[in-house]
Amino acid sequence: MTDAYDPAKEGAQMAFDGRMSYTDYLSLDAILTAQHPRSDAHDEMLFIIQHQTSELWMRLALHEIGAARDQLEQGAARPAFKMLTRVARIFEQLNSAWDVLRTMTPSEYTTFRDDLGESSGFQSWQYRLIEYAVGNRNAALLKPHAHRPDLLAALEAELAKPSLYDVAVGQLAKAGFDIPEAVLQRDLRQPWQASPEVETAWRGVYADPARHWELYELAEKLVDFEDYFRRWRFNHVTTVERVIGFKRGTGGTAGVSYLRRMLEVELFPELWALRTTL
Ligand code: HEM
Ligand SMILES: N[C@@H](CC(=O)c1ccccc1NC=O)C(=O)O
Repeated sequence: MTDAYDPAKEGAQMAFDGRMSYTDYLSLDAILTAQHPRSDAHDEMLFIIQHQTSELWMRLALHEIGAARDQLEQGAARPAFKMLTRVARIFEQLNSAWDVLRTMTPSEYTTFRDDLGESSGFQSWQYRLIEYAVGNRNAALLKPHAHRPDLLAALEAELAKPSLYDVAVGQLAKAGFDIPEAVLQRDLRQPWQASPEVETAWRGVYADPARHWELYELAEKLVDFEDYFRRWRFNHVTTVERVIGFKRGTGGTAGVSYLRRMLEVELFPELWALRTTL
């Protein structure tokens, strides 16, 4: 019989008195003691961890989207592209995560749904920040955060900044495409209004990719991101229908029908529209 392998013999650190350990560096004491089920239902742990991990990935997505926007604004397109690729991969990860939640049946969810009270993903401020940061702006959706002035301030601050799409369209203008002042000086709190001139400009990019390679790549990064984001919305609404049918949501919306309306949102409408006319 061979002896059990001892990594200490290869120099693996085994004593952590006073030194930073894995648990310290990752603040695991905070993260792994933050699951507080309100019921005895077995599946509530799945529900909590599914949401907490989603929020962690959203935290990273916000970090990347914010940095990508800054880089793009400064003309550093390549670093921005790398970050946007990562954001799309994060959404791919979030899309796969639905497979875990889908193992929960309606019978299992009803054992603890009442314990959720009026809490709902509708109140996810990070989700709303992502929507606002990329360009889906609707100030009415600030309301569920009115009870948390700190979060409301973060969301208001985001609405005051140009969105990722505003910055992208700004790049079109910088490259010499004719973008109306009304678009460049728009009220940033308002939803984006599809503009024929912006569509014409993007069409110009797609008509001659070699000449406008960076803008062409930017456009495809944005479309790629929206593609994954749409899949997230679709996975969500399908999971919701599978688990609660057409019941009203705990957040007070009609539920599936509200989420279906959200499937119609287009983040970058001109980029989709040009495909028909190219
Ligand atoms: C069984 C699982 C789930 C059910 C039954 C469910 C149900 C719902 C419903 C009915 C809504 C509409 C708002 C309301 O009235 O409550 C909603 C919104 C939302 N949910 Fe979920 N959800 C589930 C899982 C998740 C997960 C895993 C996430 C990930 C964080 C999530 C994030 C959101 C977000 C961000 C919204 C707001 C969407 C928007 O305003 O466009 N949900 N959910
Ligand atoms: N809106 C859901 C509840 C819900 O899904 C939820 C509740 C608390 C924390 C996160 C949630 N997830 C997504 O909306 C429902 O109506 O059953």
